Amino acid sequence: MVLFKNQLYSGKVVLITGCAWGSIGAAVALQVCQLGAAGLAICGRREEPLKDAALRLENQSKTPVFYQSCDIRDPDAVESFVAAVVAKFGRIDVLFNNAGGQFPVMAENLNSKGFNAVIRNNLLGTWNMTSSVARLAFIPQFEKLTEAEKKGANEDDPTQSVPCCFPGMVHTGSARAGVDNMTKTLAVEWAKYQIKVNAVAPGTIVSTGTQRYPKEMLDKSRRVAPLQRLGTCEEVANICTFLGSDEAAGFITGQTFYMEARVWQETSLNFNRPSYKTEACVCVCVCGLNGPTECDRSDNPRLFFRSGGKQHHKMCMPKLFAAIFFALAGICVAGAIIGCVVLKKEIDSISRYDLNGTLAIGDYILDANSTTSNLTVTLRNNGNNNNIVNARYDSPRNSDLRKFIYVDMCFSGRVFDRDNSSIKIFTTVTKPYNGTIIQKITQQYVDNYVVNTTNPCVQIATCYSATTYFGFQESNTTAPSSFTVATNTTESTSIKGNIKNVCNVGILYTYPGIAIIAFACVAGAIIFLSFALACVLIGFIRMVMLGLLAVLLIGAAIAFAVLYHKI
Ligand SMILES: CCCCC/C=C/C(=O)SCCNC(=O)CCNC(=O)[C@H](O)C(C)(C)COP(=O)(O)OP(=O)(O)OC[C@H]1O[C@@H](n2cnc3c(N)ncnc32)[C@H](O)[C@@H]1OP(=O)(O)O
Ligand SMILES: NC(=O)C1=CN([C@@H]2O[C@H](COP(=O)(O)OP(=O)(O)OC[C@H]3O[C@@H](n4cnc5c(N)ncnc54)[C@H](OP(=O)(O)O)[C@@H]3O)[C@@H](O)[C@H]2O)C=CC1
Repeated sequence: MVLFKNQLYSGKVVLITGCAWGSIGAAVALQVCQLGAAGLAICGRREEPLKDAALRLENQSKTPVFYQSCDIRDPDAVESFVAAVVAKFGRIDVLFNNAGGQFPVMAENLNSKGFNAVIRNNLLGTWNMTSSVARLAFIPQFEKLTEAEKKGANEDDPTQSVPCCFPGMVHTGSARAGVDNMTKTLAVEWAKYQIKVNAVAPGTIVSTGTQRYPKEMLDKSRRVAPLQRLGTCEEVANICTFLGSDEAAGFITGQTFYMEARVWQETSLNFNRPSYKTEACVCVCVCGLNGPTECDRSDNPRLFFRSGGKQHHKMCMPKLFAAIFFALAGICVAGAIIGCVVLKKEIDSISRYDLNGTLAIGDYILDANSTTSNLTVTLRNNGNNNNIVNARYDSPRNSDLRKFIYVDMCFSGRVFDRDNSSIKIFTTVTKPYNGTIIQKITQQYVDNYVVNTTNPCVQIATCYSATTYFGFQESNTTAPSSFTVATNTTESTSIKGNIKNVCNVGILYTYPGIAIIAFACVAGAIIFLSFALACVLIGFIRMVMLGLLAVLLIGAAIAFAVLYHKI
């Protein structure tokens, strides 16, 4: 649709702030470029969207586009951007202060930093750009005009109120009221330089900006709009293009054009919806991790809507973390329950299997009357009146025992002097099977144990113990058999059965892996639950600080204890 005269912007250099594709700024840019602008300069905080917009604009028009990343809140950045534009195109004819934005927030939830941020963006940013462009381009260009070309100045100084309000966004309402007044004031002050200053106050416009607002807000905006619809970027661009043109709007200055006669009976924010804050939490925290810039790029309007503020983080991080900690605690509780159930099942099955349901500290594991165990003892004289004991124990029980029992298996040997019928030599030989799963134990040996007696009898016993080894129980050991060993020959004998219980069962930690996991889960549940409660009660940062303090104190206590112990 041709709305404006061809080449309306011919020869004009136009500067538009905020120009990501899909924004109002980009719509204005496209119009002025297609209307023959001699040059276009655009800026924004992020370079990528600018580059994209510049490419598209150059593809759709013949206007050269200059872009530079520049935050309008930073006066130095603005100054250097404007200087760069003047250096590039030699002049600036039209400035569209389009960059801006805010975040929806109820006044009572808005702190002064947030207010300030939006005022800086919309009011101060607008002033920074306006002032720089006026000083570096408009006024010097005016000064170069001939006297005939210069026309008189208007010294009037009208003060006006702002006829509209902005419920739910008091910061931006105030800023834009400031812009409104800035518009009028500068229109008057700078008329002497032939600078015309006008403002456009759009209603709710479908743009990249409002895409990030919650749908409910936009729906409400649509409902309260007299025309029952949202505006388009092109509609805003139309009035901007009109106002920016000397030819079309040469006699208009100091005006703010309201593009929607909104009546604020119902607002786009719902004042009775406290869940607003709660909803914010999940999203903001996600955004907060990547920072506002990431959120700007997000396709998720909610994500962006909630993005950007550290205040948000303060408000929401504890809740998010509390939720995470509660979830972790829940997982731990589930783990602990499963671990305990498995553990109990295993213990029960061991008890039943091995000890007819009774298993306690002090019980013995081996059957006293086993007739199937094989104990083979070989005594061999080494020719020096010393006997060498070789013993081998094969127990079918070994393979029967449940694999989750960690045991140390040991052999014990003691040698009696038969002549004296008293213990001449007493010794215990152990070959612990440390940490090995008993299922794999099928044999144990005592090899080449030198017995220093000429007429020995041998008592060999096996024992199992749980990981906690409670020692050899002499009193329960009965010599299964005794041998007389000829001094010069090698004898061997085999004893079946009659192996007495020789070893206490310690605390039978069956399946220690499960036990450890169950224990860790219980501990985790307690810790995470405490974290979650701490988050809710004292906030995340304070909780982390308290945690660090606790770690420091515990570390100091341990260090002190270690030092004290050493001294
Ligand atoms: C249907 C509704 C009709 C809507 C009509 C209007 C539509 C539009 O205007 S569309 C344009 C939309 N585009 C934007 O809004 C632009 C994007 N916004 C921003 O870039 C930022 O929000 C900002 C520039 C306005 C502020 O950013 P910045 O100065 O970087 O702010 P900080 O992150 O440093 O925060 C400073 C301070 O501000 C408070 N705050 C910031 N964001 C939020 C938030 N999302 N919620 C609550 N409070 C926020 C906060 O107090 C921050 O201080 P700290 O607490 O220390 O962080
Ligand atoms: N859409 C609507 O319904 C309405 C919009 N408006 C105003 O109209 C203008 C354009 O709106 P719209 O196109 O929807 O918004 P968008 O958010 O889509 O675009 C805003 C543009 O401004 C840039 N910008 C924002 N802050 C700064 C800054 N501090 N310095 C430099 N550039 C900045 C952004 O780029 P970057 O993020 O890369 O900096 C972006 O390109 C805004 O000022 C908006 O507040 C007013 C009323 C209604």
